[in-house]
Amino acid sequence: MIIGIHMSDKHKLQQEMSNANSRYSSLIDAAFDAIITMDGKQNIQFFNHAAENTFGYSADEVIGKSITKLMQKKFRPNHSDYIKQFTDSDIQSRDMSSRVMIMAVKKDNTEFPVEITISKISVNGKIEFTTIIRDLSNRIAFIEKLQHQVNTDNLTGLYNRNYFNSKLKDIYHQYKRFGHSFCVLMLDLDRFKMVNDSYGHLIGDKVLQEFSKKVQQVLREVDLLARFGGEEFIVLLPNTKLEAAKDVADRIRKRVSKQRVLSQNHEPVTFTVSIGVAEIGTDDEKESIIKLADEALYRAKNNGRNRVSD
Ligand SMILES: Nc1nc2c(ncn2[C@@H]2O[C@H](COP(=O)(O)OP(=O)(O)OP(=O)(O)O)[C@@H](O)[C@H]2O)c(=O)[nH]1
Repeated sequence: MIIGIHMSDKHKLQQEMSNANSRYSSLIDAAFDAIITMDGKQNIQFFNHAAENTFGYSADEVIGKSITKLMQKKFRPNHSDYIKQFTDSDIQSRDMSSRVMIMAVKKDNTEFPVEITISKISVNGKIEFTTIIRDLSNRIAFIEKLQHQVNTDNLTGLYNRNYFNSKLKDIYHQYKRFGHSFCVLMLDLDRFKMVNDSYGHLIGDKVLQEFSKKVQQVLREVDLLARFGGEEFIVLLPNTKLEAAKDVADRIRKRVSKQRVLSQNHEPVTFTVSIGVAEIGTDDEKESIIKLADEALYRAKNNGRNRVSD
């Protein structure tokens, strides 16, 4: 009778262990993240389905091989030291990607950003490690897409006012530190309302797009062209003095006046731009350069449009 109870308890225990194992296996198999276990020598012992999908290796190809196979080369030399330090510490688990962006390597050698958590356990007196590796490619691509949307204008593809202001802040900072002068051009298409009224909004949009391309062609790579709003644009010219900025503005003005866009009836639509130029002055706050360029633009408009004024 006593033996009977004992046997049924043992059976129950075995059943519970088997259930726990099944639950554990199904969790690991269904996990979205790569789960890899390693022995004390950093050789892979277990590689779940997500790890196979993420890295492109089958479990058979990597079991018994070093985990460093999955790392970008520059992380390999320090890996042993890192693991030793982690092994000796009191910490049970650690986020390895809290300070630097870690890049992992797939079987086909493509590199991708990951987030890694490592934890240690003692199995039969020996240390083992479990790492959970999350592929961040989609998340980073999504963030980049959002950043792009936040910083750019849909119609022209140019940077927007928001981005311009952040760059102005940077360049103003450099000016204060190193004294490198810079200029701002404020550009406004002339009588643009007439373009819209005569040819329609779509042709107006086409003019804004063509205009943006032509201005961009005149500028250097370091210059920044942004759509400030409506038919108003702004250019940041780093390391530039007033006279040089006026030359750039005049080249833009001439280039734009030669441009044609075809109307819906295939008539050539011409357009011109007025430009105000300002250079940062010793006592200026960063916002005042925009105000100065705006005042110069106002003079260019008042003097008859299609001209540059400082
Ligand atoms: N097609 C189109 N038109 C726009 C857009 N943004 C602003 N506009 C138009 O730009 C015109 C600007 O007109 P105004 O501010 O009166 O200036 P203007 O006719 O260019 O005259 P001046 O600046 O004095 O030379 C308005 O008709 C706006 O509707 C846009 O994204 N697309």
